[in-house]
Amino acid sequence: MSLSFRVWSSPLICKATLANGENNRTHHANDAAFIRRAADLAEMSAGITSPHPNFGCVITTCTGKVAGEGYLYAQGTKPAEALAVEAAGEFCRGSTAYLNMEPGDCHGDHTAVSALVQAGIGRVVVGIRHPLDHLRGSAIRELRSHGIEVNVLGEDFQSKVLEDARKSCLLVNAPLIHRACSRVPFSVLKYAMTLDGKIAASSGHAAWISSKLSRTRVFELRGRSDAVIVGGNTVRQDDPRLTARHGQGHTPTRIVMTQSLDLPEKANLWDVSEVSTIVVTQRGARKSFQKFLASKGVEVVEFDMLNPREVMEYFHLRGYLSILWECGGTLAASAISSSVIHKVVAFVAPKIIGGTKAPSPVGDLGMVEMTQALNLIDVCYEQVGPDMLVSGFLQPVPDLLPVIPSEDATFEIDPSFNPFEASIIFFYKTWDLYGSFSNFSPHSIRMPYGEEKDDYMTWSSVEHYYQANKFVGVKDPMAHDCVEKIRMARSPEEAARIGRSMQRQKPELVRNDWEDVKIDVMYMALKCKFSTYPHLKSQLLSTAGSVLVEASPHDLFWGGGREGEGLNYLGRLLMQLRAEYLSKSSVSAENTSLA
Ligand SMILES: NC(=O)C1=CN([C@@H]2O[C@H](COP(=O)(O)OP(=O)(O)OC[C@H]3O[C@@H](n4cnc5c(N)ncnc54)[C@H](OP(=O)(O)O)[C@@H]3O)[C@@H](O)[C@H]2O)C=CC1
Ligand SMILES: Nc1c(N[C@@H]2O[C@H](COP(=O)(O)O)[C@@H](O)[C@H]2O)[nH]c(=O)[nH]c1=O
Repeated sequence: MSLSFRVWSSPLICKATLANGENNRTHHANDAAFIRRAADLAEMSAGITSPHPNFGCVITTCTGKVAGEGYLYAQGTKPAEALAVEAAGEFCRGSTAYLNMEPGDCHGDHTAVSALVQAGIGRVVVGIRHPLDHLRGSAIRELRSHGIEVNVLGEDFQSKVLEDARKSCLLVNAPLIHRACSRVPFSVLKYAMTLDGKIAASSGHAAWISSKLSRTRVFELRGRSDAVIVGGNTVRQDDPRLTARHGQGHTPTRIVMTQSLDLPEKANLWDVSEVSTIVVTQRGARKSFQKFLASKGVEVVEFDMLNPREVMEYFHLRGYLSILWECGGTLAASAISSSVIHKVVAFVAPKIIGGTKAPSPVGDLGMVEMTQALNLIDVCYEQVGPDMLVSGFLQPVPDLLPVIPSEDATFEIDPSFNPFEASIIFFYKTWDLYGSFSNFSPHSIRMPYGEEKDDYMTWSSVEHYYQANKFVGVKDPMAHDCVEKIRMARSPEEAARIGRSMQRQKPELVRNDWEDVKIDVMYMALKCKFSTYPHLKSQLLSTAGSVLVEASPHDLFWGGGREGEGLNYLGRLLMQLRAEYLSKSSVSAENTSLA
């Protein structure tokens, strides 16, 4: 068997090559500009739409003039697409609609797609596909089924200007994208500090560092968050209200994180007449105070391990998409160390307060050299009244493009699915849900020893067989010993250790053709394993339609790597095997029905 895989380089595939490069550039620049406009429109209702995503739509005529625009105001109101169609009226026919994101068509509601179809739109350009697996691709398929040309940025063509436009679409729905890709809500750490880096005076007094204009911006930030969180000490020092007092939009839930529960009986946060407060604390802390809070209508949630990650995973499960951290430096440091903070928003006021004991925005992170400092990405600077607003990301917004494997390569392996619409199943450790796909799973196989086709032997795992094959057929007694040692290894880990270290220490013992045959060796072993164990074969078949990725952060050949930079050959071989099983079962079904 020979498998030829195209080495993956970039998921972006240029299909739309216009004859004239200049035309191409203008075309892309227009698409990028209108997609950005759609993203700006979507942004207008940020916070109000939640938990619905933010949608914007721009309709342009064939001469490139804007004929109509719209954005989704709030969950349950008219979709952006329908509003833009209404505004564009008769100009819709044959025109182009720009959407920052593929519509979700929640619970069978096809209003957005129907509006575009019925209006006679000729082309739709989509910034990003819907981030949620079960919705991704369905609106695009539906539009195409009505003969509408649909282009998705980054899939059909590529350029820097389009990439930037796509990024603006990722940013506008960052909380939803995080929800789709991680187990914690999108978190923003916000603080106001003096020019000498203090968030309060040595006394703890902090009202106010930033200007009124800046604080109004904070109300907006709160208005687009599902919750605002502070630590116990901020409650004791500031007695905050944490409401969005700009008169419109929604007010986030207030969360207090306290280990001691040593909090005052009188506090603004215990007034839940306008908005609720949740106190998260260590299990068993001050039971009498818990009762007192409950009598005020404040919810108390106890944690066995009170730390930012556990708390964020809990709120993720409760459906919170975005959290604004307005705590002091102690809790901020703990949250950053737990990698739950994605973005930082800092208001820097042109004031100096001094004081060696005055608190700073981030407490101890355990770093000792400047080279360890966390560098923000996509940094923005804006003057707000007298203050400077600096913001940037500690972690990038996850990208939705499937990076493993590329569209071409996936299609070669299994033509039955579109990688842009498929979900990804990760496997790695044997105890994972799909851990039996790992080479290390404890499933022995009977395979020949080298070239001797009738010399079948039992190998304790695929890994044993694979590692031993590095040295098979080499005319050196040491190579033979090596094969035996690996075959007798007590665990797949041990087999891998022996195989890898011998390969490093004695490269002369490795067969000359190893790089050429290693994929075939692995494939034969996998085929044997999945044919031997029917329940494994059923599990493999149950993943039809999904991309399989070995989530090894270290092995960039067999695994997918930490950031999807790996070639994922193990995942590819499993998909290849799955496709073979699937095509065999459809042929036999056909034969049965003919018989
Ligand atoms: N300028 C600005 O933007 C802001 C200024 N401030 C100022 O900062 C000062 C307070 O700073 P700071 O003491 O750092 O306040 P924090 O808001 O960081 O509160 C710290 C408290 O958080 C609680 N906590 C619960 N779990 C954890 C955890 N895993 N790690 C760390 N803390 C945890 C503890 O409460 P407990 O002790 O109850 O167990 C801890 O004492 C005040 O003077 C306030 O005015 C505060 C916020 C913003
Ligand atoms: N001092 C300070 C901030 N402090 C933050 O605001 C909280 C008070 O919110 P509220 O009670 O709703 O007005 C306070 O507890 C702390 O989290 N914020 C700022 O934008 N600028 C400032 O100068």
